[in-house]
Amino acid sequence: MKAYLDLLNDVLENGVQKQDRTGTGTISVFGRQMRMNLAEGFPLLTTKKLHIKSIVHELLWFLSGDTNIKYLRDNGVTIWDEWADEEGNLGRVYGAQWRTWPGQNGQVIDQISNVIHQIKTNPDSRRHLVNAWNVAEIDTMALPPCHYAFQFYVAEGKLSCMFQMRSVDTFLGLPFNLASYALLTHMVAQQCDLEVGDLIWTGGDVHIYLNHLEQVKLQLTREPYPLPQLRIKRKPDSIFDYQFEDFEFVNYQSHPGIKAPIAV
Ligand SMILES: Nc1nc(=O)c2c([nH]1)NC[C@@H]1CN(c3ccc(C(=O)N[C@@H](CCC(=O)O)C(=O)O)cc3)CN21
Ligand SMILES: O=c1ccn([C@H]2C[C@H](O)[C@@H](COP(=O)(O)O)O2)c(=O)[nH]1
Repeated sequence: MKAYLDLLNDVLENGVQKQDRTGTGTISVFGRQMRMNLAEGFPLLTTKKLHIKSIVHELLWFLSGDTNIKYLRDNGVTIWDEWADEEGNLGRVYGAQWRTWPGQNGQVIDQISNVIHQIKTNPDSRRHLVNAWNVAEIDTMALPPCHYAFQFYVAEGKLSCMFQMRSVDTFLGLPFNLASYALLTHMVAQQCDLEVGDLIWTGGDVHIYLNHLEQVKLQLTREPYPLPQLRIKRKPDSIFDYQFEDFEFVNYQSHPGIKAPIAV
């Protein structure tokens, strides 16, 4: 995860002060990319302890198409609480766009099933895309998608994934997002009988909130540990049949967690 620590340094060095929607204030750079080889280890941050449970349950929740936080709450995950209404609803956020994008004449498009079918039947396609930026539905969402699109690529029996973020909370959000897309890539690769290739992240407004600066500096004093490995204990029948218990993160050794306030 040297790339992530380099990115933190980049924002510290080159970031300009910028006000933001939440009123917190940030330092920010525009347009960055990172690349990691998933075969070399699972990109779970080691310079602070990450709450793996939140990451895994959030991804399973996206894949199920759910947009109510009840499932997360029932599993002890609170990361979406601040954005939900009294009934726990977030509007037509990620899960809804991934699984039930509204098409023509009442048609409903399941982008996840489609992309897996395409990877299996036409791996060389350059159209393995899933998009969450549904312009017509942005106003219904508690928060417009931050990771708004991802693309798969198959070559030499390996599956790579590139995901796009328009806005990046580099200290709190990004470590979750990297682990989440790495996990998704492993799952899709398993379903399609492929090995894992690269994970590529692209960021637009890449920022550090002003109330995360001390935490970032503390983190940069720490020496990373070797990356853990992901073990998936069985091959479920489909991408929608994975359970929390199917995943084991082997040898995750990390420095202690670092608390930071989330900008709402
Ligand atoms: N400002 C902001 N940053 C984000 O990263 C973010 C949002 N808003 N809104 C929507 C989701 C929610 N996400 C979140 C929300 C909270 C944490 C957080 O508090 N993380 C802590 C505790 C982890 C836990 O309880 O599982 C951490 O130390 O990582 C992380 C990502 C990612 N997204
Ligand atoms: O998965 C996520 C979701 C959200 N974020 C961050 C990026 C920004 O700091 C906020 C969203 O605020 P906007 O004003 O809508 O840009 O949440 C993230 O990093 N990862």
